[in-house]
Order: sequence, then C-alpha cells, then structure tokens
Amino acid sequence: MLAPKSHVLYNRVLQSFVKHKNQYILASFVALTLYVLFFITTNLSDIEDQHKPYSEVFYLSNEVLSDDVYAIKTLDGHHWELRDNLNFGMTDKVIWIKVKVNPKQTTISRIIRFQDPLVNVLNVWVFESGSNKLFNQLDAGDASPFNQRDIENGSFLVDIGDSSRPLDIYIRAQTNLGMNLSFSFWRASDFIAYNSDLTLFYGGVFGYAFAIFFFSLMMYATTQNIEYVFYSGYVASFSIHLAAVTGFGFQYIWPNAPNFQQLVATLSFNLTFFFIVLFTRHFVLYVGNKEYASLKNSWQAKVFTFIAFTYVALIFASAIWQTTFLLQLSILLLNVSIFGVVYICFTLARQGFKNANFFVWVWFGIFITVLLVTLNRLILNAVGLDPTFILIIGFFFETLVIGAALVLIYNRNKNRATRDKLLAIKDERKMLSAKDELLALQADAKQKLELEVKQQTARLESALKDLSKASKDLKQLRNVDSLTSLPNRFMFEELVQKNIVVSVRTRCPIAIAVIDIDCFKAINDEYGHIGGDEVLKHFAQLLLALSEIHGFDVCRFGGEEFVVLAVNFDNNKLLNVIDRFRLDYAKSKIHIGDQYLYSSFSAGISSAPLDSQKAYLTLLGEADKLLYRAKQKGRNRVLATA
Ligand SMILES: Nc1nc2c(ncn2[C@@H]2O[C@H](COP(=O)(O)OP(=O)(O)OP(=O)(O)O)[C@@H](O)[C@H]2O)c(=O)[nH]1
Repeated sequence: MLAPKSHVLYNRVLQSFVKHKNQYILASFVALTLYVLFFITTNLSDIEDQHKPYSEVFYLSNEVLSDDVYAIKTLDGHHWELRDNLNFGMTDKVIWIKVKVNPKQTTISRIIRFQDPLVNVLNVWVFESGSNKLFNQLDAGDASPFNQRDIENGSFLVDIGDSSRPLDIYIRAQTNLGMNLSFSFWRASDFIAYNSDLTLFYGGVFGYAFAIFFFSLMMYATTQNIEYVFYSGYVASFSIHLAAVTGFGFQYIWPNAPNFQQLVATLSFNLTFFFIVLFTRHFVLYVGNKEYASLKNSWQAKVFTFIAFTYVALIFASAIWQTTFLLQLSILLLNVSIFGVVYICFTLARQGFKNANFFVWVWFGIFITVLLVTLNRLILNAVGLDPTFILIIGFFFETLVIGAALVLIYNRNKNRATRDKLLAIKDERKMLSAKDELLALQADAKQKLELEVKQQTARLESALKDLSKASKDLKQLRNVDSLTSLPNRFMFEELVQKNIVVSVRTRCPIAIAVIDIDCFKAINDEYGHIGGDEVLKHFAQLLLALSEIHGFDVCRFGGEEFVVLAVNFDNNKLLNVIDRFRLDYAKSKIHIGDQYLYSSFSAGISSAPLDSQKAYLTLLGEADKLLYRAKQKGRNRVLATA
C-alpha cells in the first residue's frame, strides 16, 4: 500500500509546485544566495580561527580606580581572575585584562586584532614579561579621531613586534555599548590577505546595499509610492549601521567625527527599525490590497505607527542620553515590537492578506538576526560567526525576501490587471451582443407594431365605413317613407327650411299642393290593407316620375296624403301640372293580384313667396283648406287659390 500513498504525495508536491512555481523558484534563489553567503562568511571566520588565543587571559575583577598601567601592574595575583570568555555584556565600566603570551606559539603572529571595532576607549600596553619595558603601546578607541590609530584599519590592531621573549599585554577598555574584547593574533602577511578578502566582501555587501537603495529611490521617482522611500531608508540606515559595526564608516566616511562614531551604531540601529516598521505597515496594509479602506484606520495600522514612532523617540533619547539602561530599553522594545509585528503579520496573513505572508518571514529573519547578534555581542560567542556576518546574512535574507515579495506582488498585480482587462473585454463583448439583441428586438417590435397599427387602421376604417353606412341607412330610415320610398314629412320639413332661405334671397314664388287619394278607406275595405298599400305605391311612383319631369319636391305627408313643393311655380303653373296628372292618374290601371282598379285624388294648391316658417304654415293651411273644399265638391278635382 506504500506505493499509491507515495504516489499521492508526489502528485500533491507536483501540483503545489506547478501552482506556486514562482514562489518555489524565488525561495530557491534566496536559499542559494544565503548558502553562498554563509559559506563565504564561515570561510572568512575560519581564517581568524586558526589564530585564536594561544595563552592565558586574566581579568581584573575588582573595581580599580587607577588608570595608571604601572600601578595596575603592581597589583597582586589574587586581583586577577582567569577568563575564557571576553564578552563582558552590557557594561559601561572600565575593564582591565592582562594577556600572558607564550612566545613559542606566537613567533609567527605579530598583530593583535580586536574583533569589535566599536569600543570608545581602548588602551593597550605591550611589556616584556616581568619587566617594565614597554614594547609597544596603542591608545585608540572611538573617542579619538580615526587617524590617531597606529595602523589605520576598521578594527583595532596592535603590532607586537617580533619579540621572541614572553610578553605581558595589559588592556584597558571602556565603552557605552556591549563590551566584547575578543581578539586574535595574526601573522602580518595573513592579515593583509584576510583584510583584502574582507574588504572585497564588504565592498560586495555595500555595493549590493547601494544598488537596492538606488533602485528603490528610482522606483519611488517612477511610481511615487511612498513605501519605496521607506525601503530605501531602511537599506540606507542598515548600511550605515553595517558601516559603523565593521569600522568602515569610521575609517572612510566620518574619520574625524569621533562623537558621531560613538552614536552612529545606536542611531542607525533605531532608524533601521523605524523605516522597516513603516515599510511593513505600508506594504502589509496597503500595497495591492483591495481592502485598503478597511485597514486604513485599523488598530494594526495604529500599532505600526506607534512602534515606528517609539523608535523615533529612541533615536532622540540615544542622541542625548547614551547609557546601558537605554540600550537595555531599546533591546526590550525591539523584542516587544518584533513580536507585535510578527503577530499582526501572522494574523493578517491568515485572514488572506497575502503581503503579510512575506513579512512574517522578514520579521522572523529580523528576530533570528537580532537574537544571534545580541547573544554574540552581549552574552557569549553563541555562534561561530562574527556578529557582523550574522547581521549581513540577516540583511541579505530580509532584502531578498522583500525583493521576492516585490516580484510576486508585481506579478500578481500584472496578472490581476490582465485578468481585469480580459474580463472587461468579455463584458464589452457581452454588452455589444446584448445591444445587438436589443436592436433586433426593437426592429422586430417596430415591425409588429406597424403591422398591428395597419390591422387596427384597417379595422377602424371598415368600422367607420360600417358606421357611415349605418348612419346613411339610419338617415334613409329617418327621411324616407318605407312603403313608397318617397321623402317623408320629416325630410319635407328640412326641404321647406332650405327653400325658405332660397326664397328669401331670390323672392321667387313657391307653390304647395296637398294631394289626398279619394275614398281610400273604401279601397282598403274592398281590397284589404295590402291592396290599399299597392294603390299608395302606384300613386307614389307616378308622382315621383312627375316631380322628376318638373323639378319639384314631393313627399308622403302621412296616410294617403302627399305634398308637392314647387320652387318658382305660381298657382296656375302648378295647377296645370297637377290637374293634368289627375287626369292621367284616373286613367291608370292599378293591379292588385289578379284584380285591378282605378283611383282618383283631390288636391288644393296655394302659392306665395316663402320667407318664413309662418308663411309656410299659412300656405300649407290654405292648400289644405282648398283640398277639403275639393273633397266637399265631389272629389277628383284640383282647386287653387285665385
Ligand atoms: N292600406 C292602407 N290604408 C291606410 C294607410 N294609411 C291610412 N290608411 C287608411 O286610409 C283611410 C282613410 O280614410 P278617410 O280618412 O276616412 O278618408 P277617405 O276614405 O279617403 O275619404 P275621403 O278622403 O273623404 O275621400 C283609413 O281607413 C285608414 O285606415 C296605409 O298606409 N295603408
């Protein structure tokens, strides 16, 4: 069953590698660089190891107030204590040590090199053993200008000559930072070779630092992102600190400023942390984070700011008040702030703020570096490496991780930008196709609407036609007598109104004839109602034909009574026409089924200019009276007014 499990594991590793390819490549690069660096620094330390102390070192344990070496020399043996570890920790007391050199082992090593280049006062006297004969003397330390040194080197060097006799070396030292008096003996030629290696190495380190510093400033100039200023500030401060702790700064940059030399290590140390905290704050909380707003005024941002300004306070305090207490306070604050920052970065990383991941590593590196340097500088030589080398490795680790972070974040942002762009293009395409669809729909809807409108219009037109026909029919129904198809009395009244207007204008006479069929009741009685109707239809037909010939209007006035309205007719003219018609009618045969009959009518005629409704009624009344008279006179006659 082992094989499938290992297969699964292998697949997982492979998938993880494919997914996080860039991270793995960068991590390998960081690891490789650190390995090379470790290799170099170990080699540089090894050379020194070959010349490690060879003889006994004594430490003057009781506090002696005298600064006079000759007085010290007279002190009894019980004042002196054998001492292996020359790391005296945090003390600002004057330290005296005595080194007894066995000539057999030191004939080839004639230079003493002190490991720590940061000691404020360092006096070395080299005596021939058991005598007061001063062989060589060094009065150096950061409290005096650099060119006071016999051998101009970043580290303190003492030439002990080529004496083959035993030597007693007395060393007096005092400093305001941790006191480490570790030293080693060197053969001059070895030291020159070592020193040139060391110089080359430091040159490389400072070159690297300068490149990052300059690059960051350029990045700031290009992007205007303030975190690059913090980063270059961090690199610059760290480089100054390195220059201080290697003695390079005092040798080459500020040789005539011993006061500055005594302060610079602490100042640059605090300044470095000030910048790296601000850089972390910006990078973790803001850079590339969409959630920028949510973190802008978060408690994490406030804690970062507080820590950064604690370092500013320490910078001011240490510039005026350098004591071991302040150094202890700094180290305490440093540890608290490291834990604070790591905690924030760690929790943010777990919440998904990716940048915080990198800073967990960066601050872990800082923690390890500070721990090792503190241990080496202040307590004992815990690691085989010079504390300066530990600092350098730490510096490389941090800058490489930050560099990797920058690369990955840049890559991520670029990918995000590309993805956003692709999404935007996709969205645009979607929008365009939606627009097309909408246009098509609109066109379709327009077509449908047009069709609908056409159909509705057609329906409306047909309805209107129907309506107008209905209205015509209605009019017909209203104006026309259904039995005879002659205008009825209603229409006749309208005609009269029209003719009144004409007559008023033209003053022409209008004649009215009222005609009534004789003995119609008797016809009805004899031939039935239908027979009566046939007589009415027959009469109407003839009357209509007559009206068309003479151009007058006729109507069925009601029952068997008809009226003629003749414009521009006087009594006689109409009398002639109607009377002739009476004769013709009396002769016309009326068929009812297979029977037939003859009928007659009586009429009364009256004429006058028709200028008002009243005149019409008068005229109608006169004609009606004449009709009545005609009936009385025996029917079948036409009477007109004289
Ligand atoms: N068939 C038929 N008879 C009608 C119509 N309108 C009226 N009448 C009849 O016409 C007759 C009119 O009779 P009368 O008023 O007495 O007049 P008349 O019999 O003609 O006598 P004179 O007018 O005096 O000659 C009545 O019997 C009515 O019923 C109609 O439309 N059709």
